[in-house]
Amino acid sequence: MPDSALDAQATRRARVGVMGGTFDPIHNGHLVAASEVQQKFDLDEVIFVPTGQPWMKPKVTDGEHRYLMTVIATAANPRFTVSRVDIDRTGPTYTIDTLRDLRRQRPDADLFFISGADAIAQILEWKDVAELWSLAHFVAVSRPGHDLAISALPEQGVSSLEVPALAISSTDCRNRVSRGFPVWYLVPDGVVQYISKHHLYRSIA
Ligand SMILES: Nc1ncnc2c1ncn2[C@@H]1O[C@H](COP(=O)(O)OP(=O)(O)OP(=O)(O)O)[C@@H](O)[C@H]1O
Ligand SMILES: O=C(O)c1ccc[n+]([C@@H]2O[C@H](COP(=O)([O-])O)[C@@H](O)[C@H]2O)c1
Repeated sequence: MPDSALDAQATRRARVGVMGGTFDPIHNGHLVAASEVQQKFDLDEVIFVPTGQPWMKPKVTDGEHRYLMTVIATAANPRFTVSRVDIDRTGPTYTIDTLRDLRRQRPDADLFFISGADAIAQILEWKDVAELWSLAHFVAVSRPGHDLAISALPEQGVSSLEVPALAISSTDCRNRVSRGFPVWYLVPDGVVQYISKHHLYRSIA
């Protein structure tokens, strides 16, 4: 390799994706979205960050279960990792805190926060939204049933990306389990087995 190419490699800042979610449970829609953004934005790593207490969702499964399902689902991909920053912080989970914590841990990285069309539509209601744009670049991915509208958001701070359409939601997965329907191929195999082993979602609607 020529010296100039080696220099460029040495000075390139790490590019790190952040995929925040409740992951109750993690499903293949999350994984495909993260994989597409990783490839299109040339990310070195995508950190999955299960929420602690998501303030916009009334009742969620214990964080340790959601964390472990996320670890199982991402284990095979060498570029995917999982962070406990939100699970371990007390109080409601805000992305401003997630990004501040990750910035402290990765001061030399550029962060790309990955968000589905439904989540990005609500972003103006998020805590300290004005400061969010300075901590990460936001990537809004398409999601069946949701308009990917980013026109009201700062042009520099947000990109949009069409990803293969997977009409899967965690709500639908939970409902299927509670009614005795399979979730094979909607979630990774290990997550199907984890749900069964720990009797998750048996009685919730
Ligand atoms: N099928 C999908 N395609 C693209 N993005 C998705 C998909 N499902 C979820 N996302 C995005 O992944 C992130 C985390 O989603 P979350 O964990 O809330 O899953 P969910 O399926 O929306 O859950 P629930 O049905 O419980 O609301 C959000 O930004 C969401 O928009
Ligand atoms: O910061 C906020 O106020 C805020 C409000 C709602 C959602 N979020 C984040 O958006 C991501 C997706 O959230 P959810 O609830 O759709 O799983 C997750 O990382 C949340 O912490 C963040």
